[in-house]
Amino acid sequence: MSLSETALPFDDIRNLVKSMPGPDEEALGKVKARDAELTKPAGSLGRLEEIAEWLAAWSGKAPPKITRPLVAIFATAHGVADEGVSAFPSAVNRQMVENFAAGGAAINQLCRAYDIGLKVFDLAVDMPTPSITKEDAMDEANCAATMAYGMEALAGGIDLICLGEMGIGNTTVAAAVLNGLFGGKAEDWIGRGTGVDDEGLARKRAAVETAIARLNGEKDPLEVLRKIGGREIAAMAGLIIAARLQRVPVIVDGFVTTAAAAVVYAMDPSGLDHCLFAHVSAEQAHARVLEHMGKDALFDFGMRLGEGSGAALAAGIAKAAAEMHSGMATFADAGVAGKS
Ligand SMILES: Cc1cc2ncn([C@H]3O[C@H](COP(=O)(O)O)[C@@H](O)[C@H]3O)c2cc1C
Ligand SMILES: O=C(O)c1cccnc1
Repeated sequence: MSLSETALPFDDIRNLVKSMPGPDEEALGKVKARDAELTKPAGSLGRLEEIAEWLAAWSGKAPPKITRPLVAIFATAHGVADEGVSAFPSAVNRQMVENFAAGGAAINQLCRAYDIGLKVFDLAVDMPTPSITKEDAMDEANCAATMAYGMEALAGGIDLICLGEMGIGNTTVAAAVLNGLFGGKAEDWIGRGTGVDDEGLARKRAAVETAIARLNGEKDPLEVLRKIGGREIAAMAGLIIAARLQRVPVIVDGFVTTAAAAVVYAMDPSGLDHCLFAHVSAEQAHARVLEHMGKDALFDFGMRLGEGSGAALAAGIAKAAAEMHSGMATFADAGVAGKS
């Protein structure tokens, strides 16, 4: 059977989005109640306490527990990369997949530092999608099949999923998707990516403008995704939806992964409530899209790598939040005097 024969049509994906559950109020209530008893002044662990609550609300587990965290990297290739929009050639995609396998990439070290699993999903990394300036990146069957493939990253009892990607040219594709979803001008959404010069930036602007013209006013988020998106963005959007349905909290990385999240947001603005935004990428439009969606990232380290690097750091913080909440003694247990 070919991928397209097994694919969900877009209507099935729309129905999945409509069936996404809300927070587990009971687990959330339990964490709030226990937090109030822990040996610390109320609120003194700030955002760490919010993360413990978020984990409980979206995993249904109180106390929250993270035993199988995973960074999923979706690797693919983009036709538009041949139009001078990246500082690097598409050959890097395959080479980086090999580097991930050999343990030599930045993400390997971060995953090791925090004891997080790493899996790389090869989305036809040697077969670029057509350039979004000329043709639709995917047909509906292919786009839906790729979204379904992204859902596979949860297999095997994963209980925290971090989004990562590898695809030379994908800051241009992400900019096009965001421009298609949220409007504005191409220059609002482009940035220097891997480090293009001013001419490269001008080519990115032109590519996004051409892609948007080709889109011809189409506003449906899944149509925007398939026409001017890419496979890694589709797979991550599918994964975000599946994680909500399977009660697995999601950590979004930087600019490119946020473009995938934005597709889900455009379908349902509450559809990202189970997602934590790790960091503000140095890619200039990232702050804009976070603000547009009302999301407050955990930190700003001036990072602009992708491949799940910021998400892995945030997963380390999430693990710490879970340990803090579940391991701390209560005032009663420890015989510590409460607030007088
Ligand atoms: C060696 C290397 C490792 C990377 N890891 C992530 N990216 C990041 O850079 C690419 C996007 O930037 P642009 O749109 O400018 O091509 C993506 O592959 C992204 O994951 C990398 C890029 C390079 C060169
Ligand atoms: O923030 C990102 O996701 C990013 C930035 C630059 C290059 N690749 C990815």
